[in-house]
Amino acid sequence: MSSDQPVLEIRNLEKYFEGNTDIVDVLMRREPSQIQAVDGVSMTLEENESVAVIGESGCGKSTLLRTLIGLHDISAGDIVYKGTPVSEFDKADWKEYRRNVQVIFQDPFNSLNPKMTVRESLAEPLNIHGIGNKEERIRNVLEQVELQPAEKYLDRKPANLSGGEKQRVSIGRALILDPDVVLADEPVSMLDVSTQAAVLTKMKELINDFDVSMIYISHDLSTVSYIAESVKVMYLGRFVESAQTEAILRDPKHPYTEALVSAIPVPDPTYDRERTEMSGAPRDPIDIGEGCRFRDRCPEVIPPDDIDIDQRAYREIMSFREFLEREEVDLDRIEGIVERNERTALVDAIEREYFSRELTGKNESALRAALTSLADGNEDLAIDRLRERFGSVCETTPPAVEAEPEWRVACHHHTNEDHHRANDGRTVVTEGRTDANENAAHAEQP
Ligand SMILES: Nc1ncnc2c1ncn2[C@@H]1O[C@H](COP(=O)(O)OP(=O)(O)OP(=O)(O)O)[C@@H](O)[C@H]1O
Repeated sequence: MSSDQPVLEIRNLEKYFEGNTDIVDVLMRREPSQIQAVDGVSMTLEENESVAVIGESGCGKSTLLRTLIGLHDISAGDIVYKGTPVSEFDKADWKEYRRNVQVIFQDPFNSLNPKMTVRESLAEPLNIHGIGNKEERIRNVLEQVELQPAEKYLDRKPANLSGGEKQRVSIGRALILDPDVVLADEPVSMLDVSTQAAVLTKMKELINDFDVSMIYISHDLSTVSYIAESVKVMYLGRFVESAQTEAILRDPKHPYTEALVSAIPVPDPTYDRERTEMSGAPRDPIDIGEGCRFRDRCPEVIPPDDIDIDQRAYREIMSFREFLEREEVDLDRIEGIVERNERTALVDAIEREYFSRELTGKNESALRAALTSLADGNEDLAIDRLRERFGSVCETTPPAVEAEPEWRVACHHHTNEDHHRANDGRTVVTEGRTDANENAAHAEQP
């Protein structure tokens, strides 16, 4: 391996699962839906670098990790270890890779075999890889994870260790083979808060001492400053922002990152921080289509330039159109509750059912025209009418967050300039289409 080569490179990685197929799908010969768990993720991990991947439950973090260690087949893209793509690995390469890429799992209560003593747990990876000098290595690693004196712990089983001690044994187990890379999957989320900081600080110290690179996976942005120099924020299978840790915590750019940062508890109860609210929960990563993944929860979704509309009202319209596109508007039920059997009453009922914000002028008449088409049974025309007036640039694919270590934001709010200065003078790179109107026009194309 040449010294300028990253230890690990993830290139446009995709991991899709096949969704459930029901009998109707089979009869209609519909293709099974695809769960886009990881959808075009790229990053590089340099020697001795620590990168955090942060996101809510379901964003694809564990799938990314499981794909990295070969537990899932790759759907597309590749993982390159010290210059060799894993797609070209033979059996011996996999064994070598598994020795050098170690995982620390979330749950120290389950990741250690309850029947094995600490000595046996630490000896197991050495046995698998035929490495000698076991007792000395085991004692050294116990000292390094601060389980001292070693005699006190060597013959204990997990039941006789605290949560923090168990996780220290798991960390020791990962490090005892002198790996190049450690993948840490929520390593402290099951420990009590008082133990978390100590374990993370120790982990950081160890990865420096052992010259290890690390991908630290967590839902908790508040823990990353202990451990990672840079952060990638993941949402529905994609990275949406990527930057240095202290920069992203101080001045997040993507509305999703802003919401995560504003949710970090502040120790001072008198400090009233402005909160960025996200609505709802992430959707399932199925048939997501083009466009920003966060658009249905984003508090800053971008309306066309020429319309004046309240943000919440605008989002209701976007969501309604997406319901229509996914055939999730139950018109039969609404027809059932309409008292008078006439079109205007049905349009009123749909509006009452799906819209809480009042519209005025052309916005109101465009919505009513679309709902009238829907009441007439012409769903496609309703969708077209909504799209024509209310189509958003956020429905086109935002710029990709790529592998390079600069500050990158996948958001159309950051596409107006190719490069601009962050508050601290760093360069923020926001590549992609640069003209919001051009994007809006593009959004309206069939
Ligand atoms: N084996 C599988 N088969 C089908 N779908 C899956 C499978 N594994 C994960 N998924 C789906 O892929 C998406 C990403 O899941 P994943 O577990 O990777 O997210 P996560 O961010 O790690 O969440 P958590 O922190 O809750 O584990 C989810 O929608 C999940 O339901």
